[in-house]
Amino acid sequence: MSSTPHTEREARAVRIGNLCVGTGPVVVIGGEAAAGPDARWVSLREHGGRRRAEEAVGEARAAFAGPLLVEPFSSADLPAIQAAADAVVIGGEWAQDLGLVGTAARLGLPVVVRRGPTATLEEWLAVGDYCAAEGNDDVVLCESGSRTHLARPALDLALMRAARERSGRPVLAGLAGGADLAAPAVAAGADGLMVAPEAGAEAVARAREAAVLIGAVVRQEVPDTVATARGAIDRVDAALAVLLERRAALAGVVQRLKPVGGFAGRDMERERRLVAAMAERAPTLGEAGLAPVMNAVIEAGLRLAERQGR
Ligand SMILES: C=C(O[C@@H]1C=C(C(=O)O)C=C[C@H]1O)C(=O)O
Repeated sequence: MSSTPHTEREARAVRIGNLCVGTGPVVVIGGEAAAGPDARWVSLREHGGRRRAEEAVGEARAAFAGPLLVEPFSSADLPAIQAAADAVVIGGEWAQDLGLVGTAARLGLPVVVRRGPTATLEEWLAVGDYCAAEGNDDVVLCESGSRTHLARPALDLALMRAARERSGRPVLAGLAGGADLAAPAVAAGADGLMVAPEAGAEAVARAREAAVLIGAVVRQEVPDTVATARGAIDRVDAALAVLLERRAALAGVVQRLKPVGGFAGRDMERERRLVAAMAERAPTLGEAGLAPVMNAVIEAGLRLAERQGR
């Protein structure tokens, strides 16, 4: 089965509980151990079928009120998932068995299709298309890495990006080894980060930081409510804060290196030129809009340098 090529860049959004995946901010999905994710996921494959699904899913449900995603160990787990979860996660191993995929797709829950470690783009997209053919188009694709010489599956960000382009479906990056690849994954267009279920709060926090900071730079959000617009502004401000702190440190370096530093060595021509260069990237604000902003930024840096120089 082949996937219909999509021409538009924007992925269709898929709702998982109250979470929107595909448009809006990059979502962070964490394991049971971690506080602070937008959604939690539980893999019953971890239990190897030794734990009753009702019990495991019920426990996860009781512990977390937000969106809950569950990966079954076998088809016997599907009724428990249908009863208490907000999405079903299909592991790469399942892709071999389209009967199981069909049963999962018919639960009426959104489906997260993980790529198996040797599956090609075509094979991976075909699983999503199979869900759609079963009447369930709420499909999210999760790149979970390829088998290589590395100890852990190696995340294939080119494949993840191609999957999003080709299918028009939202894509997640499965971060098996903590959050090291969170920032590159967001830069490559991930709509969400799925942190390994056993990873703790630190990995989730690092994934969140990448989602916020890199997302602010690379993601074009078109919010349509006050709350979502404020959320988008908060993410841009977070990125601005990181850059302002870095800029202040660099400006401080220049003050120490110049023959005359601080306010006494102020170079208005250099300031005009940097504002003009910035205006090329901020044409709507333009030089007139940027000049007072940059004046405040530069003066804050000079004050800081003088304070620290004392
Ligand atoms: C950093 C410098 O010193 C001052 C501060 C500037 C800034 O923060 O960008 C620019 C020009 C100077 O007024 C510099 O000379 O480059």
